[in-house]
Amino acid sequence: MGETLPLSLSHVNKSLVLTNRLYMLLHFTALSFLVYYRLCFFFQDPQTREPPLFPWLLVFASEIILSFIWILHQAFRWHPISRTVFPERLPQDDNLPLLDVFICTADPTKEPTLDVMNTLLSAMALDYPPEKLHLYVSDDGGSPVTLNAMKEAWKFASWWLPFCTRYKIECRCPKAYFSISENEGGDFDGSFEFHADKKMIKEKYEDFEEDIKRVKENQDNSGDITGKIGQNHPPIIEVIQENSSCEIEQVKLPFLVYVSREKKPSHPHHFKAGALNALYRVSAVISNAPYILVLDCDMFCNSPASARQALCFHLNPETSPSLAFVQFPQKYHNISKNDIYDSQHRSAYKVLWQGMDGLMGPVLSGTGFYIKRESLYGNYKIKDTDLELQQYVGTSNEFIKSLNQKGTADSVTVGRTFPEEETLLLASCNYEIGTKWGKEVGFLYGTVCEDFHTGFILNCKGWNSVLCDPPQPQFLGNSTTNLNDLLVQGTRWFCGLFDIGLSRLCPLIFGPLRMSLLQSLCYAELTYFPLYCLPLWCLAIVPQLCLLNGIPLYPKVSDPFFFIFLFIPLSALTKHLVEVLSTGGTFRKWINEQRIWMIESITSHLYGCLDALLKKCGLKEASFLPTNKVEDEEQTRLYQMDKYDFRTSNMFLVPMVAVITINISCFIGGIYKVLSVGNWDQMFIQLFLTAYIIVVNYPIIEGLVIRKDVGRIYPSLALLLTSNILATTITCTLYSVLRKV
Ligand SMILES: O=c1ccn([C@@H]2O[C@H](COP(=O)(O)OP(=O)(O)O[C@H]3O[C@H](CO)[C@@H](O)[C@H](O)[C@H]3O)[C@@H](O)[C@H]2O)c(=O)[nH]1
Ligand SMILES: [Mn+2]
Repeated sequence: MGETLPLSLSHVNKSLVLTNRLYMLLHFTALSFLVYYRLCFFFQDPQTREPPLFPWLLVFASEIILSFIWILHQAFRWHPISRTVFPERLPQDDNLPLLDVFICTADPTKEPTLDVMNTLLSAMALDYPPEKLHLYVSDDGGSPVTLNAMKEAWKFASWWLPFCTRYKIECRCPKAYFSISENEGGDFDGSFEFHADKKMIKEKYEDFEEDIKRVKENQDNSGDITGKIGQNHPPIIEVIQENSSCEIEQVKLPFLVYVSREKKPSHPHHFKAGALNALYRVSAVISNAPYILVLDCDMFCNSPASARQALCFHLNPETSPSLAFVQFPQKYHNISKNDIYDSQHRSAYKVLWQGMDGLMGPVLSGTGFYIKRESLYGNYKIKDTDLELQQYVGTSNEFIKSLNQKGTADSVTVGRTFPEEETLLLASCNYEIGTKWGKEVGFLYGTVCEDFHTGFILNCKGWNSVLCDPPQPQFLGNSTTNLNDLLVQGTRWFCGLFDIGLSRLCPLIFGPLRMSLLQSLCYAELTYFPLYCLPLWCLAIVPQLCLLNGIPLYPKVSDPFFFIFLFIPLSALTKHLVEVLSTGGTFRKWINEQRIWMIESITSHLYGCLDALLKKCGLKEASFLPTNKVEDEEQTRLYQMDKYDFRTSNMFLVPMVAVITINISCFIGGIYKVLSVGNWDQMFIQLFLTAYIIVVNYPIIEGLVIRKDVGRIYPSLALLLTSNILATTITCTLYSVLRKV
């Protein structure tokens, strides 16, 4: 009977859909009035109309860009859905497909080896038949530390995995398990045996920690060369099969492979996409599982259930044929209550992806997704000749064979005869030359947002995706919780996204011909999001300088259009507030999101756009600096206390300080001017806007003049001088232009 019941269901929240659409209608009407009001200006007599043309054009252009992004954004709100899965209705274990797991790591100094191993162990302990599970670790750092640590992890796994299954442990990442409260024993809490076993396993884990430290020290003593060889070494592939199970009988462990693809300084390695493609090929000749789970090394499995949950979609005959991947939202274990940096990317994972799920499915988000191997084959056709195929996917006959051999348990090299030669070929630099890897096959190259790019093209080819967001977070990551990492990461993402927006793949042109219009609008919103830098820079300077100058840019309080200019920001802010509160946020979280949006727009959005433009002109090469995952106690303490850690480069601080200085000076000067002229009703909106920016960004002022701790904005001469020069230059240039034009 179970077979006739569906494996998954989707639900539409009708009241949410209704309120969203009502809001769209009202807000859109108000925007139309705004445009009408601004346009009327051009039909007035140039001699008598009051504000000069230039500042009027600037704010109008900003409003147009904001409205454009707002319109794109509404696609996410059109038809949000949620889903439920019923893993208990899946076929028996014997009939489950093979599953491969890919874990990427790149730099043993920035990505602590112990944490990478924890990710690995949590994935080895997935609730899935171990003989059907194959794990591949890609080490872009080419570090013996990672390889040796994996051998230690393998030994520890032979203790950890049986412990987890025997006591039905929920959290199978040992580090997280041993750091949570003592009483996690579920049904076995009162059992003496459980506590004795737990104590024993804890000791084993501590030994394991020590072993990893030792591995690292040995490497350091032998003269650390990882930094140098990381970018120049032959392919290294090793199957981890330590024979330690003599202590415990009959422990079935999943198959574990270490892969460090070949690196040559002269050869582009395409960052994470390149690493994933190497794993994709190597795994094809070993296990060739039809489904692949991809994990970043900073995101562990918080529950063993995700594999079966994902299969509820992949094995559902209704959704399966066109389903490319099941994406789990990125969630993080290190988020504070008010989350001052919006490190959890709340909007994306709690609102936007649900919205896309009701269309064609969420964006591929880099980690925590189960992808169908076949969806990455590109346009390969069974009837293609071998020669055609070689030009397409490269010369490996084994790989070509794998294309037609959908991995089944039998097709796996049961005796584990490991095709070493072939895998080394597949992980070599030259393998991809002259083929379609990264262009049509596998994860796509060309941007540092390989995830977004690959997911977008999959959607364009007619593949769907789904979002699986069960109440219990299935994956927990480590998010950036300091300003520097956030802005550096943001610059990378916004460069990658805007880069796609500028390319021939522009979702507004390339999308609608190949997928639904609404889905294209969602992708377009994400690629053009960095454009916020233009209106935000403009609205943080022009109305303020006009205030100082006595130039009104908005309707008087007594003008009926005043209501429109009041309604638009209020409606947008209220909608944002409601979304924050309904997704578990606080009022302070809402203000924090407003602030971080402003800070990012002034800095990382701008730099991201500039990087993308420079890349377009061939003046700059893309780079993917992995984020720092080493925990810094001081930094974590500041974040938990809701205090910004302003220890970042002047490149980010200067614009922030300059803009806030301009706002404060204009506010003081503006008040003085308004009091002397008495035109407060004409200047009300400008005064209000300036005050709003100052109030929301008070933490910057606090960091500059009040705070004395390490995280304050250190008032170095260079910072003060540069930000003052910047503020003065902007003021003087605009001040003279504003009056004249
Ligand atoms: O040359 C590289 C660079 C990075 N990585 C790995 O890629 C992953 C993501 O890197 P991370 O430094 O954690 O970047 P984030 O900004 O946190 O990553 C987000 O953004 C990336 C795209 O910019 C996506 O690939 C990620 O999945 C997504 O979590 C990590 O496991 C790295 O080890 C490589 O394997 N090779
Ligand atoms: Mn990361």
